[in-house]
Amino acid sequence: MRNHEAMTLAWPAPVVEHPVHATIAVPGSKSMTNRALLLAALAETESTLQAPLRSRDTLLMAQALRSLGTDIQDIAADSAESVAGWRVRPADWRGPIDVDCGLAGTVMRFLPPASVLAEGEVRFDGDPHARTRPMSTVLTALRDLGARITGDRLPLTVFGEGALRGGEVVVDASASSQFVSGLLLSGARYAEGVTVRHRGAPVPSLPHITMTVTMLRAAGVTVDDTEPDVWRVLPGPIAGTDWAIEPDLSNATPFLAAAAATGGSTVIPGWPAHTDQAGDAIRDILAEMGCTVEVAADRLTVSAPERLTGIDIDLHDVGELSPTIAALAALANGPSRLRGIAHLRGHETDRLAALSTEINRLGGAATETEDGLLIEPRPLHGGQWQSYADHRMATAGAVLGLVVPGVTVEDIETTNKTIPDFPGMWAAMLDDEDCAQRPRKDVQGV
Ligand SMILES: O=C(O)C1=C[C@@H](OP(=O)(O)O)[C@@H](O)[C@H](O)C1
Ligand SMILES: C=C(OP(=O)(O)O)C(=O)O
Repeated sequence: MRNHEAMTLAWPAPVVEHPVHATIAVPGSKSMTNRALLLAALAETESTLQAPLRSRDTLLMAQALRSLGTDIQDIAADSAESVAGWRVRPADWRGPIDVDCGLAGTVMRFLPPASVLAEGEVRFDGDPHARTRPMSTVLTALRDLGARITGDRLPLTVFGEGALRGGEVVVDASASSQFVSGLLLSGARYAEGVTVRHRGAPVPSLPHITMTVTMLRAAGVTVDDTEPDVWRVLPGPIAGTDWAIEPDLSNATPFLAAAAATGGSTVIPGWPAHTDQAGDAIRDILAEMGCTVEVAADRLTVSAPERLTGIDIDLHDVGELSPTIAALAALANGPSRLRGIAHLRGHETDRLAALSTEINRLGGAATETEDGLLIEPRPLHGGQWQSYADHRMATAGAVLGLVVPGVTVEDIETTNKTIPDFPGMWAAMLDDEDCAQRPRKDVQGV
């Protein structure tokens, strides 16, 4: 009981009196790590992952693959040049096993299409909210491709037969790009490969499908994505690959927002020159909000403007950035409109409801629209920011808490979904000796 109480105590968000000036190394990309783990497990030969993310979502993926039979070992960093990571040796998969998906979309949408290749039952379940996240698109598609599955959401069971016919399938992936990515990642191992045709409102988060295609090609798989909304994966072997995992650019955004909100500057080392990560879009978004954004020699530097400007933006492709942008919008000097993100209602929580409720709890003026949020700046006050078990809600609360005294963030530990030690990183950011001692300009809107 005492442990539980300690775990759920609200975190007093640190307030700063001076601008944040810090250099932050962010851990590996969740999206790349979970794709690399799965492709490594489905490959013909051994793979390695350099600098993978080790957080709840990726440890759940690794645990599920190990339970199926995959051998995943730690590689220690043995010199200044060698980076710690994982060595993955593929093996035939056997059930029955139970897979805990936690609240990870990449586990619950990527593993059922792979587990049809196991011999035996693979039972999936997850956190209470995971049971409400949309799943039926990918499950119906798998049934159309020859799989036997019970359930339309978690909990569900895949009755693996060691192989799948595959072929062509029509899906409505307007609720999540992960339905498409999940089918493509395993498709090369189906007898006929897979062709996924999307019919419906536009697919969100397209950069994530591009990442899937890029990584499949890097593993020697032939993918045809020349026709819009159609992806064809030819059957064939997946090659063992040495994956270098990039820093998670979406997880860099709260640290960049810390600079933007306090009149400071943040440097992120290791910003890739070319990437499929959706988080790369933060450069243009912060520039549009008035920040100065520079990339030089793989270091991204974001410096704050005198006042942040509001923004009117379609985030359909990069929805996972919305909580960070909404937090900054609440501090800007004019109204903001975030559009194209109705699908956020199926994320870790209904993010449109959660963001509007929590911004308004602090005295803000956020309104939910059919496909996004309207945010008018208002002077904010302290209060308890609820996280809804959503890592990005928690980090958005931390951003606001930097400049709004008296904000506590409920369940800060939920950030562990994709960042191993967010409170520690946040404290280190504020202790960074680059932090100037001059008083912070008042950057709060209005
Ligand atoms: O494939 C992936 O790694 C992801 C795809 C996106 O999901 P949606 O398409 O459901 O938005 C993104 O929001 C999520 O954080 C990660
Ligand atoms: C939507 C997200 O996660 P998931 O991979 O669980 O869908 C996210 O990280 O913003």
